[in-house]
Amino acid sequence: MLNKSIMDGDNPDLTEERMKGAFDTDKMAAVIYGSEKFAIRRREITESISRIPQLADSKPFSFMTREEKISESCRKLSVLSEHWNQLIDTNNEEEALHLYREVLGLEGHAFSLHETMFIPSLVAQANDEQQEKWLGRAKRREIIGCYAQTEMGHGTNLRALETTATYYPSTQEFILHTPTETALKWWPGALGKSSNYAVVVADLVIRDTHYGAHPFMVQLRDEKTHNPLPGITVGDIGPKMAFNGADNGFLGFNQYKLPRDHMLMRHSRVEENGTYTKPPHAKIGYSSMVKVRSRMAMDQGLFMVSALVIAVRYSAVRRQGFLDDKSREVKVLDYQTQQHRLFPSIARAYAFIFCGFETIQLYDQLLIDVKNGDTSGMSDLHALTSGLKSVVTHQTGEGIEQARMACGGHGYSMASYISEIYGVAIGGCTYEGENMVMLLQLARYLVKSVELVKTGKSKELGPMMNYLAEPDTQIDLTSGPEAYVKVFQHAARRQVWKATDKFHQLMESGQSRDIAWNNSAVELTRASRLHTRLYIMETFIRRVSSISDVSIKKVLIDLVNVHVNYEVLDIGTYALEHVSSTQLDSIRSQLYSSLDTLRPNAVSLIDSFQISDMQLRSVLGRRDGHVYTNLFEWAKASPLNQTHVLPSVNQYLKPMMDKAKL
Ligand SMILES: CC/C=C\C/C=C\C/C=C\C/C=C\C/C=C\C/C=C/C(=O)SCCNC(=O)CCNC(=O)[C@H](O)C(C)(C)COP(=O)(O)OP(=O)(O)OC[C@H]1O[C@@H](n2cnc3c(N)ncnc32)[C@H](O)[C@@H]1OP(=O)(O)O
Ligand SMILES: Cc1cc2nc3c(=O)[nH]c(=O)nc-3n(C[C@H](O)[C@H](O)[C@H](O)COP(=O)(O)OP(=O)(O)OC[C@H]3O[C@@H](n4cnc5c(N)ncnc54)[C@H](O)[C@@H]3O)c2cc1C
Repeated sequence: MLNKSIMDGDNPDLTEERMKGAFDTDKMAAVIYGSEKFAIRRREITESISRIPQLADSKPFSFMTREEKISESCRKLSVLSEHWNQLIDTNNEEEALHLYREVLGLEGHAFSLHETMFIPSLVAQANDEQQEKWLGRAKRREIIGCYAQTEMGHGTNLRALETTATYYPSTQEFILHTPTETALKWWPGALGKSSNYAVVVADLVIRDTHYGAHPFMVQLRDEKTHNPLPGITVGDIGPKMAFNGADNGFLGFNQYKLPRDHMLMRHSRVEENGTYTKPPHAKIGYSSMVKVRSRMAMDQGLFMVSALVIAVRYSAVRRQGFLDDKSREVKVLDYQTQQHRLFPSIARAYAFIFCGFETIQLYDQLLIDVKNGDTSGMSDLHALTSGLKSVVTHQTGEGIEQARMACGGHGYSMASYISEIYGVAIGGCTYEGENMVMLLQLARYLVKSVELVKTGKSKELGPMMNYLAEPDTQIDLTSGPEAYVKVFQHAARRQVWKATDKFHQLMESGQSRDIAWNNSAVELTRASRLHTRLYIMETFIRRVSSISDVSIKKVLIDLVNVHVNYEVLDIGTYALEHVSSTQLDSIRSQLYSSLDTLRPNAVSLIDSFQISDMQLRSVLGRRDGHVYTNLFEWAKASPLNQTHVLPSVNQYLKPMMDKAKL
């Protein structure tokens, strides 16, 4: 069987799609998840979870209040704690994240930040002694931690953080203090009610000198009672657009004493007498953010996939209107508009995940290099992940919203669950650095690169930057995907140079550096986007070229064709400098024919992600495809339907109608 999702009793329309798939979905899963070994482990973990009934949702998640969601995820975490070692290799981060996604979904939970930022901060920022003291405890989940950096008044501009950590040599203690309301930590996930420890980022002050943001390990709550410790004000910031299973929190310090060895001292140090040793790279303390940004292409790709699994499966069973055959309505997936709405996003999701694997590996390598004293790769990875997180989160938001609309009215119902996926994913445009701000970080690197070329130092260009020094050449669009890469290179190069020239000219006209930068900022962010989209395209093509299995490679080449045609058309206004409008028309025709080619494999392409019904939490997108029966059952379970007459009817509507009758 090529598509491993085929099951007796499934909706025949979906079974028909699965039979049409021209490749083995297990083999595709191995490509998506980086290795056959991990793809198998994912399935084994999912299977083991399904054998533990206490890990199932106790009722549909969409009908739960926020308090119920938080309580439900804590209940499941306590069940999980009995099974960790038998379910996963606890040292394997990807296995742990898969387990969390399966059991707890995406709405957040008490450990949301523990695995993703708290432990990584200890790994990257704590010295060996400190790791000895805390890392084991954190990994065994004896303590729950979060990452408390953002303040009510400042998130982006870390140099303006107001929370102070003042060192006193006489007591060998830091005093943590929140001097104003705006200095309250605000937003950290799992801070409000769950965590009893936090990595707190505060401005280090020694003898009136401010050394800027540094990380500190801080106990927030009593380990026995879980009550906040004296000097600590902590709580939940209230409901959010989504991600409401998480208790994002606030935190204030009132002259809170912290022993000297609680500053994380792998890279910078404060000696007993107050002597400060600066880190080998000024931004080394920002590593936890780079870590998460390096994961975001993968995680956002998976958010988009979840929405696409729902929309593509639904589109294969939803019949509406007629094409040639007037005896039976067609599957809406057969409409070109539906394919145009969904297939480019499938291509992007694959591309994001392939990029994600690269950046996760780059971060792991950087961690090793930095431990060995080599910080030279930090700027490159910071620039790459800044651009990537911005483009990927934005396009994921677009893709999920298109998936919702592709499901018509039912997409708007919580039964589809797409609005929740959207709400969680779109948070990524803001967290880990607001997108515009991060595009501007990449732009700094791009401008510097152009300056290297201009001053004859092209040899010093970082990875991925050589194209900035190359001359424009004639493009032969019939020469395959590489020709589209050339179009992107031309467009990105032109925009990067144009934005840099504007910036330079404004400075030459007398504007200060900061004002000139601000007056070039829109052009600079455009340059960053084009550069990043070029990287995504190149990575996608490179990954697909490396595949040896013929049937897998064939369908992924079809997907690459959808991608390159769609992307070039999407940047049409930039591409027009290098591609004629006649050529754009021909790219359009190729896009339509590539959508048609991909059509038979659409369901298998999204089934290959092997996202379980439990994780998907969508009534509309379930693997069995029995959409209408499932939808009706779900609606009947609504709390509003547990009684025929609501108390509010007896209390308000009925007396009102009775009165009107008099
Ligand atoms: C998490 C997902 C993983 C798996 C989970 C699975 C499912 C997911 C389900 C749900 C998600 C669950 C949980 C996660 C949810 C949310 C977590 C969110 C956490 C947070 O948001 S933490 C807070 C994040 N905050 C930020 O990102 C703040 C952004 N601001 C900054 O980073 C800095 O202030 C900024 C903008 C970089 C500026 O810094 P600064 O003012 O100090 O520098 P300059 O601009 O002057 O630049 C100077 C120089 O330094 C270079 N540089 C800056 N940063 C770095 C760096 N990190 N590395 C290397 N170099 C850096 C910069 O380029 C300049 O260089 P130049 O002078 O140009 O050479
Ligand atoms: C779901 C979620 C989870 C989060 N989790 C955590 C967490 O666990 N820990 C934590 O510490 N924080 C967390 N945060 C906070 C998050 O990191 C910040 O909100 C984020 O970094 C953006 O900062 P800000 O809110 O200060 O936005 P602002 O910087 O105030 O952004 C407002 C606007 O100003 C613009 N702007 C700001 N500066 C510039 C500039 N220099 N140039 C041009 N435009 C600019 C932005 O582009 C944006 O349009 C979380 C946030 C969310 C939404």
